[in-house]
Formats: sequence, structure tokens, C-alpha cells
Amino acid sequence: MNIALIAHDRKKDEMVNFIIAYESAFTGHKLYATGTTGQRIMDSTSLVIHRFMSGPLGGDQQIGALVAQNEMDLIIFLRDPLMAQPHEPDITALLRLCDVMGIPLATNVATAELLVRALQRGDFAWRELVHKYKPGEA
Ligand SMILES: O=C(CO)COP(=O)(O)O
Repeated sequence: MNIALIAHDRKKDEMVNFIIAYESAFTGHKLYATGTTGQRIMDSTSLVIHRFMSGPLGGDQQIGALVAQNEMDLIIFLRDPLMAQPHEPDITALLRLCDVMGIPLATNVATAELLVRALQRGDFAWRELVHKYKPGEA
């Protein structure tokens, strides 16, 4: 599965602790992240992560491009609901695209935990079909 990990600054410790706790669940999947989030996770785990730009510099949009192509299977985006972000339009656009494409998206760690447990159980197998049969293809 292709999994994107994103956390705003005041949520980064929570993200790192969460990934440490579930590191084995993420092993074997293709991991993507915005710049700083990815670096923080790699510094604390043995996971290899493809890092995009930092969020304010376009990282959310880069991940959004993969969502638009239906290539992202799960997104964990620990947003900071108490602080305005300079790139708020990019954040809104990414969340919207997840709803357009029906991509499983967790915006807090409680939901993230449920989705990762589902991932461990194999509940994401339906996404394999999506990869095989892209929309618009015969
Ligand atoms: O701002 C972000 C998401 O909107 C996250 O970017 P960083 O991971 O580079 O801090």
C-alpha cells in the first residue's frame, strides 16, 4: 500500500510516537511524507520514507497529485486544529481530494489507530483492485 504521513508542527511528536508504536505495521508498505514530518519519522525509526517538499512549500499538493491519480491508499494527516497555517488552501485541497477519490484519511491519532489496525488485518485489500483497474480504463 502507498501511505502518506503528514503532521503539523505541534502534532509531530504525536505522529512520531504513533509510528514508533506501530512501526511493524508500516514495514513493507511504501511510505511518503511531507518534508519535515518524514525526516522526524526517519530519525526515530528504521522506516524508509519518500519525502516531498515541506507542507508550506507544496508538499500537501504533491501528495494531492498522487491522490488525484488514485495512487495513495491511506493518509494519516495529524492537523493542528488550533493554529492557522499559511498554506491552508493546500490543506483543504488535499482533504477535499481524499473525499473526491474515497481515500481513507485519518486526521487524528484515534482514527489513525483504527485505520492502522485495519491495515494489519488486511482490510485494505480492496485498494489492490483499484491499482489494477484505474478509473477510465477499460
Ligand atoms: O505543513 C505540513 C502539512 O500541511 C507538514 O509539512 P512538514 O512535514 O514539512 O512540516
